[in-house]
Amino acid sequence: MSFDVIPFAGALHDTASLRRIEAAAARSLGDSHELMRRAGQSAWRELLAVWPQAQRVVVVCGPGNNGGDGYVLAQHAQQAGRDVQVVRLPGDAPRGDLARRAAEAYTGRVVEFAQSLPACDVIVDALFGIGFSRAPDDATRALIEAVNAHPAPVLALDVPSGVDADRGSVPGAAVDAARTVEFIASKSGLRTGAALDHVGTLTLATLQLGVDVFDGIAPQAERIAPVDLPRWLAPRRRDSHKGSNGRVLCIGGEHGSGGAIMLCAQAALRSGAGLVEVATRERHIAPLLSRLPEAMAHEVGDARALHDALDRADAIAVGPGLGQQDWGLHLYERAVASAKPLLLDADALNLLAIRPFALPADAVITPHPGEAARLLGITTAQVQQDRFAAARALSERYACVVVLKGAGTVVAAAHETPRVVAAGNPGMAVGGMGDVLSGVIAALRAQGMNAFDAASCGALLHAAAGDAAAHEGGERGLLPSDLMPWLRHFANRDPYVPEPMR
Ligand SMILES: NC(=O)C1=CN([C@@H]2O[C@H](COP(=O)(O)OP(=O)(O)OC[C@H]3O[C@@H](n4cnc5c(N)ncnc54)[C@H](O)[C@@H]3O)[C@@H](O)[C@H]2O)[C@@H](O)CC1
Ligand SMILES: Nc1ncnc2c1ncn2[C@@H]1O[C@H](COP(=O)(O)OP(=O)(O)O)[C@@H](O)[C@H]1O
Ligand SMILES: [K+]
Repeated sequence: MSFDVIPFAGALHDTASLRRIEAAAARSLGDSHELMRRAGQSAWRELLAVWPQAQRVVVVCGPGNNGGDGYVLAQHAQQAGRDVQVVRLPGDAPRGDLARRAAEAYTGRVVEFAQSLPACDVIVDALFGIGFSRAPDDATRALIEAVNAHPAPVLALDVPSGVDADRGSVPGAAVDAARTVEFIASKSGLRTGAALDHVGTLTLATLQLGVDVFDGIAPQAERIAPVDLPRWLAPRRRDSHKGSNGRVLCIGGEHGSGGAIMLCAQAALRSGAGLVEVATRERHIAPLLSRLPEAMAHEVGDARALHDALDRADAIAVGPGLGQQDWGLHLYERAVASAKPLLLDADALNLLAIRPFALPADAVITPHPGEAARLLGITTAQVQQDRFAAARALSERYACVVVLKGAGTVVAAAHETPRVVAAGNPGMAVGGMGDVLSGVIAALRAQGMNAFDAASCGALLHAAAGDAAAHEGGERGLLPSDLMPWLRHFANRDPYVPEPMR
């Protein structure tokens, strides 16, 4: 690996910030072309390190500066004796001075795209970077589809073309990269949502810039990964007792959904809660206790028992399997009125959408994109078009901490830099997985973590456990119960495991 290509570190930026960083970098170097030269050279080094045998290289160049980086790379490949072809759309000759200069320095073949791409060993995607806007037209779409249909692996420069680097969405077609080498700084949109199916392995080329180019520019988001877990999960105090490790009350499990609240309770215990109580339907108590004798279960019809359980709780998780009938509504209202550290999920969120209640300021909500859409009165597709914006809007509308679930879970709260979880896998897309997350976050709240940290650490712990369980037996057929031993593992041990970089 070249010396200036380093694994990604936590700060994530949007394109507006990146433009400011680039301008500062160009000022400090005294020349914008030097940045492009470094970008193209770094990408070439990355290509050489990953595919040293590649002899035939096709570089797909767009009209902007991303294309300019491609021409610089093509020039390096040519100088290194590779068989290089630049492919571009008719009319996509470089438009700006920088890219034109790079294109003029490259003296190899340039061909116009017509239906298919030449045979090659690697394709370099230099069509669009952070300047991508609007859905690609038909000709551009055909080129992107030809790149994706080609058997050669793709190295994307800065951004896989067609991915919105701020929002993580793909408004039309986008390149499927095997690797993406980002320039200067990491982009928030490449860590969540649809982007995750296009970026491949991400690396960062810092272009040997000093940290001063970031002066006064705060990151838009923070990437958190399993290596960050020790930030929140210090070893327990030797003289701790079950009371000091927190008492969680899990509320839910309407007829037909008893498993949901059982998974929530089990996850809370496996994440270190000192005591876990469950308020549920009477008929679920015996099966729950036979599976989880450590829990204390209450029949909710007993008003005194519910009152006392609410009173004793250090944190409450309400919603898994709750239903939206009178039984669920009554429990939802009791939980919200308790003013205890609160986590709302599943049907509690559906009830919140139709019967908005002022939530305690430090409440956590854990919507999946469908629930987020109902809470915001928009479509699921609109949520997914900009997951950061949707999470922020929820945190503002409901004045609480938001965990927007799904690929690249986003955790947002007022006055906090949002966090995005770089772990988790599609094996987790199975019923009951969210119930486990509710138990994890409630357990961390009960152990004394503030709402934003409990939400972040909980989402990370859950995703890390999901990855470990998937690693063991594969993604398809993964069950929420499979996470339980791994929750315990990651809640305690040095969590570093080699992980794919995202
Ligand atoms: N500005 C700088 O100082 C540097 C920029 N660099 C590169 O430059 C890139 C940004 O360059 P630009 O701002 O020129 O933008 P891009 O090259 O990413 O794309 C902009 C060009 O693509 C066209 N375009 C955008 N969306 C389109 C669509 N959907 N269909 C058809 N055409 C579309 C625009 O009209 C414009 O001509 C970065 O991602 C990075 O790769 C690097 O060379 C490092 C230095
Ligand atoms: N493709 C994916 N990548 C990463 N995590 C995922 C993916 N799909 C689902 N998950 C995670 O699995 C959990 C699913 O929760 P949810 O949809 O509420 O399930 P349920 O309501 O059935 O319990 C969430 O934590 C979510 O982030
Ligand atoms: K690109």
